[in-house]
This record gives sequence, structure tokens and C-alpha cells, in this order.
Amino acid sequence: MITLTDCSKYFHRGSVNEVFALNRINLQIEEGDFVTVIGSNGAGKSTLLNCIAGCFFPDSGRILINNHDVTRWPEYRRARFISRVFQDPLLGTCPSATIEQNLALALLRGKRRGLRRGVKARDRQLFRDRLAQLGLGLEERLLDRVGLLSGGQRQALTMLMATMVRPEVLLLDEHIAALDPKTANQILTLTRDIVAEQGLTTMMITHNMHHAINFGNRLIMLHQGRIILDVRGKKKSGLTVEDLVRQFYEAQGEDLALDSMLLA
Ligand SMILES: Nc1ncnc2c1ncn2[C@@H]1O[C@H](COP(=O)(O)OP(=O)(O)OP(=O)(O)O)[C@@H](O)[C@H]1O
Repeated sequence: MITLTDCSKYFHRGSVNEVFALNRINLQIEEGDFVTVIGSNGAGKSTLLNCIAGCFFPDSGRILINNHDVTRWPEYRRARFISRVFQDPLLGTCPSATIEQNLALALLRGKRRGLRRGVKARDRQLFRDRLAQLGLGLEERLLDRVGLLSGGQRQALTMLMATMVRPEVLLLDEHIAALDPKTANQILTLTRDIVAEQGLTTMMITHNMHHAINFGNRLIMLHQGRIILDVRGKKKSGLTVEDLVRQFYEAQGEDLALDSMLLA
């Protein structure tokens, strides 16, 4: 469970460049919730995930993860609970290491990391089994360097690594945005399967309203650092893209001609 109470975040506070990126956010995400996060450019979506992940501290407010008050915990300490996948498939893996070395590293998440003599046979079988689920033939390429993989293969591997040890929270920051549509759909399906199989508490930022509606059980929309829409369950799955656009403008009380939303 993630609880944000009155969380605010400024950048360049007190200067002419001041940005009020998160404006007194109150949000409770239940265990196993899969929340899609949408909003215009600069709405505060990544800032919200960064605050939860501990990239920086909020200026005010509290953050609880599974009843631990992590508000002042540094990022590395929260990494015990949180896995994150970014837009760039180059992040999250080590390109010069092999697939099995990357997976072995992922297996150590949350444990004391020491030098180990290579990959154990038992682990290797686990890696083969998990990779086979991707249907990309990577189970036959354990000794290939990750830098040789395509963006889609790499993002699939990153998803596997992020969930190799079950995280309490999975944060997906536009993780399919750099992929072609077919590969993006494959990674989304993989995401849905892994999240369902492990019952992960998940937040997924997307600019695609269809994805926001069709994935997850809850949808939040941010605008200017505030949550302006929060729908879940049947109400969410019954939404259309047109509903979302309308609700966006209604929530703001602004003219429909405004084109700040930038959602596909
Ligand atoms: N590290 C930072 N330093 C200064 N300003 C920042 C920083 N991170 C974010 N901001 C500002 O905070 C606001 C919210 O940014 P954020 O990246 O959270 O938006 P977003 O909703 O993720 O947008 P996008 O869809 O374009 O990725 C923006 O005005 C941005 O310029």
C-alpha cells in the first residue's frame, strides 16, 4: 500500500523559475492496485513517481509504503521495496554484462551484495524458465551481452529483472514509449501478465488514453501537480477516450479548445 498525505514539491523555490510540481497530493493506493497515470506534459507524473521512489524528498507531506514512513528515506533504501522501469530501454540493464549476469544481479535485489563466483546452475534454470515465458527465444541466449539486444528485447528483460524478486511497488514511467507499436503491445501484455501473476501494486504513466483505460483497475489524471480525476473499477473500464478528454476539461473548468493534454 502506498499513502501520500498532503505531498507537495517545488523546484527552484523562491526563484523566477519556481515550479509547483506537486500540489498537496493525497493518494492512497491499495495493495495490488494497478493505477494508470495520465496528464499533460509537465503535469507532475514523473515527479510523483520520483517522490515515491525517493529520487528527492517532498517539501511537505508524508509518504508511507506498507506502513513504513519512507518520507525521508534515501532512494537506495526504498529500492528494497520499489522496482522501476523507465522509457529508455538502456536504463535498468548493464549492456556489457550477459543476460544471465544481469538476471543474477536482479536476483540479489534487497540482499547484501557480495562478490559471487559466477551464476549457479539452479539460478540458470530459473532464468531459462522465466525468459522462456517472454516467447522471444532469449532463454537460448543467456551468454549474449545485453548490449546486443533490440530495444524491445531489452525492455522485456528489464521487466523481468524488475520483478525477478517480487517488489512491493512497481513504477512504470512511460516504459513502452520508445518502442514500435507492435513491440509496445507485447511489453504491455507482458506487464499485465506479470502484474496479475504477482499481484503487484503498480503505477504506470502513459500518454496513451486507450492504454490508460484498458490496463489496470484505477486511473488518475494529473494537471498542474494536482489529481483532477480518480476513477476505478467498472467506472474506469466503462470510460471512453472522449469521456476522459471531457472530464479533463471539465475538471479544469477550461475551454475545450485548449490543447495542452497531448494524449494519443
Ligand atoms: N529535477 C527537476 N528540476 C527542475 N524542474 C523539474 C524537475 N523535474 C521536473 N521539473 C518540473 O516539474 C514539472 C513537472 O514535471 P514532470 O516531469 O513531473 O511532468 P510529467 O507530467 O512527467 O511530464 P511529461 O509527460 O512531459 O514527462 C515540470 O514543469 C518540470 O519542468
